[in-house]
Order: sequence, then structure tokens, then C-alpha cells
Amino acid sequence: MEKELIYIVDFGGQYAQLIARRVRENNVYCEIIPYDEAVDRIKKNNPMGIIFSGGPNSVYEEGAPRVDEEIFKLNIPILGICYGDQLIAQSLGGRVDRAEVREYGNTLINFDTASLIFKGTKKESICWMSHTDQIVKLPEGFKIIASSESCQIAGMADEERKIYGLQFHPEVHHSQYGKEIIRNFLFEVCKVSGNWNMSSFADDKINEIREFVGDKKAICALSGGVDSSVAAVLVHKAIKDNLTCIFVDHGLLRLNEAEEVYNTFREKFNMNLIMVNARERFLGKLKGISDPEKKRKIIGEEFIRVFEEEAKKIKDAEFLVQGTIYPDVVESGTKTSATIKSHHNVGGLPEDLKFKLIEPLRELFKDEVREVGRKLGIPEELVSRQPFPGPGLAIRVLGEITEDKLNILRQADFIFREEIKRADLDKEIWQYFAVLPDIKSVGVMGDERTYAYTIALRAVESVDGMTSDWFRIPYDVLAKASSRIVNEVKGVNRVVYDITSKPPATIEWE
Ligand SMILES: Nc1ncnc2c1ncn2[C@@H]1O[C@H](COP(=O)(O)OP(=O)(O)OP(=O)(O)O)[C@@H](O)[C@H]1O
Ligand SMILES: O=c1[nH]c(=O)c2[nH+]cn([C@@H]3O[C@H](COP(=O)(O)O)[C@@H](O)[C@H]3O)c2[nH]1
Ligand SMILES: NC(=O)CC[C@H](N)C(=O)O
Ligand SMILES: [Mg+2]
Repeated sequence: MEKELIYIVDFGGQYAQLIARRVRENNVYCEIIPYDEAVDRIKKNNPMGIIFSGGPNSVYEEGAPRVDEEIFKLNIPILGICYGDQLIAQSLGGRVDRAEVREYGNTLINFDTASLIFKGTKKESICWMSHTDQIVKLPEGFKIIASSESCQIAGMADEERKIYGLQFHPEVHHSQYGKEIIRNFLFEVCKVSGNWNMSSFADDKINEIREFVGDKKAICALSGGVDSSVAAVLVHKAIKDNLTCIFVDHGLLRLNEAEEVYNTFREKFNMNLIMVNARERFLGKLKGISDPEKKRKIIGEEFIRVFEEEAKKIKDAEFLVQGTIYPDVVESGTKTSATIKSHHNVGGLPEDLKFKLIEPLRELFKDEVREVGRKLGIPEELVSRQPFPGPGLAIRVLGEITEDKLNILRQADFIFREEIKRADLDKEIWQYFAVLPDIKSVGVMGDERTYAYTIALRAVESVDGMTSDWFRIPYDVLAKASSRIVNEVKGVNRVVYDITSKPPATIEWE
């Protein structure tokens, strides 16, 4: 069966990944590509449709991102959203200007329901807008298909050439017929059949990897977490015993984690597995370092050095498999998106990396990775495991890392996790852990003054880790955890609960 591909050209829009979601939800495979590689990749891979994302720039500014106009001559349907819409207009001879009335949020829009892209919608619909510019002159061959009170050209189309532009955002949850519009573009305009799903994703990747690796060998950075386990099983299906998994104990794991991961993998999977004790070298390199980004980069590099040493012991091990997923990539910063934090496996990689990387999950979100894992038959307890960041406790001990602080955090974290489990909340909460902020405060214990550490507890609900809210843990569970931590962990005299969503915070503290 021919693979149906949709490309999303990213102009730095906040919602580029949401567009990808919406497409995949329709059983259509898609990838997000940077605008300056768009034409080359489109010509090479011949997608059935192209979606231009929104973006923060104004198309008429100097240096604003654009695509080679050849893209409009390739005879592939295009849907432009917001910035993408404006770019189509400007590139094809229309005009874009600053709008007199800017529109943000809920806006009532009139659709021309005769247009293919609005099939099955109603004439009046609430859509989500977020723009300061607007199209003031249509390009030749286009007609208006949507208008709002202050934006006459809220939608335009050249139905013959199958080029559509929308000023509003159909990809966001709040746009009333958003899903229908995306579906119409895919099925009515691009004529996809929707034959893709997570099983075909896995099959495709397995074939691709088998071809890519040939009879060489690969090592897999295995953490025991969801992403690397799914990646390992996928690659193992492709190259069997030519894969060796390497689990690094960097001294930043949780209480008993190293043994648990090692034993689970030995028991459940029939794969080559090596555990490396690299505690001293990681902690040595991190000594005296308190800047979060520096810590992340040191860890990223040290991981690779360990993998290099291990790879030397295996003949022809040229490939490195990592369980990188899309949020790791965006948050590490791309050409168009800001660096929020350098995930060790992306932004923390050293420049002189010699391995050829295999990252089969790089385009997916966490919940999609879990779905792939289930399709591959990975046990549910592993697939639904809560995420644990590769840099481990290094980014939960704020400031300088010491053995002493790590031990305090390990014990507190263990108690918190135990109490969550006892309260039967472990399946409900997306991620939960303890943090050791670098602060001491005064307390009184047994009539004596104490001056000791504070532990912060964090628990969040999320779908994909991109946004999250703090979990409303019942007070009695918090009370129990707090009292146990202060009583059982020496060096702690205060416990606080983090009640911030993401954004504006992030899930981890560093
Ligand atoms: N201790 C480790 N040993 C070897 N590789 C690791 C280790 N920790 C992380 N990695 C590598 O870095 C990648 C990113 O780590 P990350 O924690 O995001 O993913 P994960 O552990 O696979 O899944 P999860 O997000 O569920 O914890 C992993 O997929 C894995 O390839
Ligand atoms: O592989 C990883 N390497 C990292 O460097 C890293 N930093 C954060 N995380 C995990 O990613 C999700 C989002 O985290 P943040 O809101 O803290 O950015 C959360 O689930 C975090 O635990 C990491 N995973
Ligand atoms: N959300 C967007 O794509 C915005 C596009 C453009 N920067 C505008 O303000 O109109
Ligand atoms: Mg992990």
C-alpha cells in the first residue's frame, strides 16, 4: 500500500504540533518540516498535501520566513493557516497589511459552505483567531470563502489549484468546526484514504531501520522508560541480535531503580543488555556545577562518551538508538522555536557525535508512543510508566549536586511515590515526584531548633507533556506524605506542594 504523507511546514507557529496531532487522529501520517527545507523534502518525498503553519512574523517584514515559490507549481494541495495563509496571499500576488482591528480568541465567522473545505459545517461558526495582520487583496484566481466582521478575507481558496488559506486556526480545540475542516482538507481535497495507524507506523519504521542498518550493529540507550523501551523493541524487531541495549546507571536514578530496570528487562525481553556503572564519572563531572543548562549539557555529553566506550567493544556498532520524542525536540529549540531546556538527548548532544542516530519516535507525542508500545505488545505496566527525565535527579536537586542531597531526595521521592500508590492515585496522575530546592529553613523538632532542607512535591496531569496542570491530590494524602518525609528523612524539616501549571512553569524544576 502506498504511504500517504502530509507535510506540515513550520513557520514557528505555537500550534504546529497540534496540526500534526489533528492529522494523525484522522489516520493519516504526517511530519513537521522546517520552512527552509520544505521544497527539497516535498520534491523528494511527494506528499499528498501540505499545510503551512502559523507563525510570529509578518510576511511583509524583511527576513520573514518564506518558501520557494516553486512549491505552488508542484500540483500538491496546500492549506495555509494564519501566517501560512498570509504567505500564500503575498507569494501569489495578493497583499497583506497590518489589520485595523486585531482579533484574538473567539470570533464569529461566516463560511461559504459550498466550498469543499467547509463541507458539513454551518454558515456561522465560532473560530479561534490570533492575528495582527490580514490579507487586504486576494491573489489572482482566489475567491473569499470565509469572513468575519472585521476581517473580510478570513478564508480564501483557489479550488481549481486546490490551494486554501484560513486566517483562523482550525487546529485548536476551540474552533467549532476545526476537526471537520482538517478532515475535509485531508479527505476531500488531498483525497487521502486514511490507511495509517500506529501499527503501520511501527511496520514502516521496522522496515526503514532494517534497511538503514543493514548488517551493521546498533546500540540502544535504554533507560527503562517508555520511550526508549518502545524504541528498543521496535529496533530489535528490525535487526534482532545486532542490537545491544545499554543502560547507564549515572548515579542520578531513583531509589532501587537500577536493579529494578535491569531485572525487568532481563525477565521480560530477550535482548542483549548491558548495565554500565558510571556513577563516579557523572558525579565527578557535575561537581561544583549549579547552572541547569550546564548540567544538562554535561550529562548529554557524558552519556555519549559512555556509549562510545561501550560501542568500541562491539564490532561494527555504528548506530545509536535513542527514545527521543517530539517534545524533547521542540523544547530543546529548533530553528523556529525557542530553547526552553536542552533535553540531554537532543540539545545536550556533543558536537562531535560520531554515531548515526536512529530515533524512530522523534515525531510522536508521549501518548502516541504509548499506543505504539501497546501495538508492539509491550506489557501495560511498562507502557503506562510515568516519565522520568534522562538527566534524572540531577535536574531535581536544584543547584549543585552532592551525594548527600541525592540521598535526601531519593528517600523523600520514594515516600511520596509510596503514598501516591497507597492512595491508588498512581494510575491517575501523569507524573509525580519530589524536588530538592536548594533552600534551608528554620524548624523546631523535639523542642530543638533545626535548620534543614525543604522538599517540594510535584504531581501533574497531562496528555503529552507539552502542557499540564497540577494534580488536585486530596489533602490527607499530602498530609501523610509530608509528615512521613519530615519524620523519616534526616535533613528535611519542611514540605511544600507545587501548584503551578505548564505554562507558565515546566513540569521539572530545571
Ligand atoms: N539511564 C539511561 N541509560 C541509557 N540511556 C538513557 C538513560 N536515560 C535516558 N536515556 C536515553 O535518553 C532518552 C531520553 O530520555 P527520556 O527520559 O526522555 O525517555 P525515556 O526514559 O525513554 O522515557 P520516559 O520519558 O518515559 O522516561 C531515552 O529514550 C534513552 O534513549
Ligand atoms: O528525556 C528527557 N530528557 C530531558 O532532559 C528531560 N527534561 C524533562 N523531561 C521530561 O519531559 C517532560 C516535560 O518536561 P518539562 O515540562 O520539565 O520540560 C516531563 O515528563 C519531564 O520529566 C526530559 N526528558
Ligand atoms: N498566528 C499567526 O500565525 C500570526 C500571523 C501573523 N504574525 C499575524 O499576526 O497576523
Ligand atoms: Mg526517562
